[in-house]
Amino acid sequence: MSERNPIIAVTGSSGAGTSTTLDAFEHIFRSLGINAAMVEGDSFHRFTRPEMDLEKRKAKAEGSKVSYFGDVANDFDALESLFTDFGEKGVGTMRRYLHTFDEAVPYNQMPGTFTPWEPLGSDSDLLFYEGLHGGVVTEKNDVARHVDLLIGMVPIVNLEWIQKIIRDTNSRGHSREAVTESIVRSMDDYFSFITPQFSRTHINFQRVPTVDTSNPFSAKAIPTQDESFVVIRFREMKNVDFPFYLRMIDGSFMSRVNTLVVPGGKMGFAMELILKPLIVDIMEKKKAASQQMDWMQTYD
Ligand SMILES: Nc1ncnc2c1ncn2[C@@H]1O[C@H](COP(=O)(O)OP(=O)(O)OP(=O)(O)O)[C@@H](O)[C@H]1O
Ligand SMILES: O=C(CO)[C@H](O)[C@H](O)COP(=O)(O)O
Repeated sequence: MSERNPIIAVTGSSGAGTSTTLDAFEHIFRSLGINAAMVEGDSFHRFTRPEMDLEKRKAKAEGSKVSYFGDVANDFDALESLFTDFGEKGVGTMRRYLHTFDEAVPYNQMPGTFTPWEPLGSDSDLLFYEGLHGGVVTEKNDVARHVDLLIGMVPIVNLEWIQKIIRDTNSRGHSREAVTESIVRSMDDYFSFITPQFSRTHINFQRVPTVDTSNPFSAKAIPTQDESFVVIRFREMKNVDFPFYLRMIDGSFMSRVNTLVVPGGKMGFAMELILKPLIVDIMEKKKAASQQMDWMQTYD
């Protein structure tokens, strides 16, 4: 954690909706005049798509499994170094993993490849990470400890799989069978690397559908926002103004002392209402820490 160079991370599984939440964050950053360095978690994959296909075949031949959720296919050292460097000096490098032709063509590259590493803008107010591993902790790495505000984006698992299957088949050119195989192959790493993060988050947003999702592998469409509720759970946070949220968000209710439930269509509004004051607070601490540093340099 660093008051001078704060890090906000939205963490969630593949298809959970972390990229979709960008809209809410971008809106908050714009309204507060914040210049955020945006980092995509998939850029910390170790392998291009053809390399990963090879790794999958190698693992299968050895009787093991490799998935995008684990430490074999992702460089947690590089991710932690980025968070350390940004926290200490406000610097770092980023790249992108290009999933689709639409993303790849402007770079004159193929889908499933990386753009070159490039420096983050030098005048970034904060680092914003969205991806698989913003709260990961392993024997070797502790990424979570660098994050000032850690948000979990966690649809219930059937919905998560529907979102992944529909998105990967419609936009990323994968077959339904390939996506199903990848969900099954990733299961061990899902338990080891993905779910433990949601006990480290400050707030989890869990979308729960109100339509039948009992066979996610045959679903034809993603349940809409209006066909869902969002369970918002606050962990070890003081001064959460639940009465204010209940007044402001039509149709919301409390299901536990630390848990607010809002209609799915209100998710963006709820995110903005809850997260904006937390981000304002982060920026105020940043300003105070920078002033203190300036003062110390002046009188040193
Ligand atoms: N609240 C929502 N309501 C309806 N659809 C949603 C919602 N959130 C996400 N989706 C849909 O689910 C799919 C997956 O979302 P998204 O691409 O944001 O996931 P992701 O977490 O970024 O996945 P990955 O890490 O694999 O890139 C997309 O098709 C998106 O439109
Ligand atoms: O979104 C993902 C993880 O967050 C994808 O599963 C991963 O990036 C690999 O993508 P692809 O199979 O399209 O090469």
